[in-house]
Amino acid sequence: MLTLHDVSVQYGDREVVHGVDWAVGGNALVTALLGPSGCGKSTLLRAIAGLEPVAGGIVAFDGVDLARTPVHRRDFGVVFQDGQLFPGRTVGQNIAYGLSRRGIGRDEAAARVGELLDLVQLPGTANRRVTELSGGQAQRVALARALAPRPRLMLLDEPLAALDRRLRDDLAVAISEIVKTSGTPTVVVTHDHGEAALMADEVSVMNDGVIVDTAPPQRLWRRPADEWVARFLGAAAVVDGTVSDARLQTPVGDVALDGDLADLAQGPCRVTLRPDAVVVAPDAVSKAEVVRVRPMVGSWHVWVRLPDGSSVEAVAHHRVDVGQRVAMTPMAERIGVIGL
Ligand SMILES: Nc1ncnc2c1ncn2[C@@H]1O[C@H](COP(=O)(O)OP(=O)(O)OP(=O)(O)O)[C@@H](O)[C@H]1O
Repeated sequence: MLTLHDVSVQYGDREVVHGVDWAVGGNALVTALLGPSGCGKSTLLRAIAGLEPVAGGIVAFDGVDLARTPVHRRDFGVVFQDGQLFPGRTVGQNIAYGLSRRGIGRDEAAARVGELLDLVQLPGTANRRVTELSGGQAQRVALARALAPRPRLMLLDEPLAALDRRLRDDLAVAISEIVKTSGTPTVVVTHDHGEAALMADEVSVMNDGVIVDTAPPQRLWRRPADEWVARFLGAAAVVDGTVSDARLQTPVGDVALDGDLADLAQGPCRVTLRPDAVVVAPDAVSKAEVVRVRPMVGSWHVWVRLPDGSSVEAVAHHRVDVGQRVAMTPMAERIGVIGL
């Protein structure tokens, strides 16, 4: 297990990672490090890999401080955004690279290359030139190369960032399954919360050099630590609510408490609403009014002014117009709560 204690990283005089405490590889096999651009995710990952010196604190693996362990002795597999394959070598030579450096013989290396090409679903491609691969195939080969020496930890830095959207979702799931099949604890850095939810068993959210929340994806969305986390994860509105008698009362309606909200204590709280957590339909006697509409594919994204003057975003499954009165139905499983 990887543990960080009070880790800080500086560039010159500027500290960009501030005293991070973190544990990876305990309950979860795949952990996402999620945060906005520039918050320090890559810097922290590079410090874990040994590519960046720590200014303070301890990075340890299975209780052993890695301060004196150079990059190549850490036994960590690293994959970057653009894979960084060796262009003059074949797929097989790229994957075998770390094996010959560890003194593994030709036959054993060839067998391991074959195993890994099966794992990343590129069987029979060992003799292809890496320059002939698509972006998605190249990232699978980079993953295979990093996994080949059986690292004790995988560090993936935005491995999908250079790929187009549809390929990203497919490969996100594939990468997560590949590292799980290999049984290797993995940290994946991403700024995309959808990608984090697709890939990870546990998500740590980073903001401004600090880890501010850690939870399994479903719980993270439903019980964010604070309003910043909620908004970063897609909440369009954060409104006042009250828990009483196993129900949550909100300005957009009441819901029964279940799943990750089942253990909420009674009392006032803040309720986080993603646009898809509220569905609206025309209702002439309602006091909520549509103030803006944007068409989506098969639905409408709607901004609604509530009687108290505040506004929420919602989804309409049938066309509504600006000025129309609408009734709101909260989708219980998409609502989050801060506090309590
Ligand atoms: N080599 C460097 N020298 C000086 N400053 C750096 C260096 N690398 C990163 N920084 C700065 O450190 C901060 C954190 O950068 P980092 O790349 O770790 O963030 P990030 O969360 O991974 O963002 P992104 O997703 O955009 O890569 C940023 O302000 C960045 O400009």
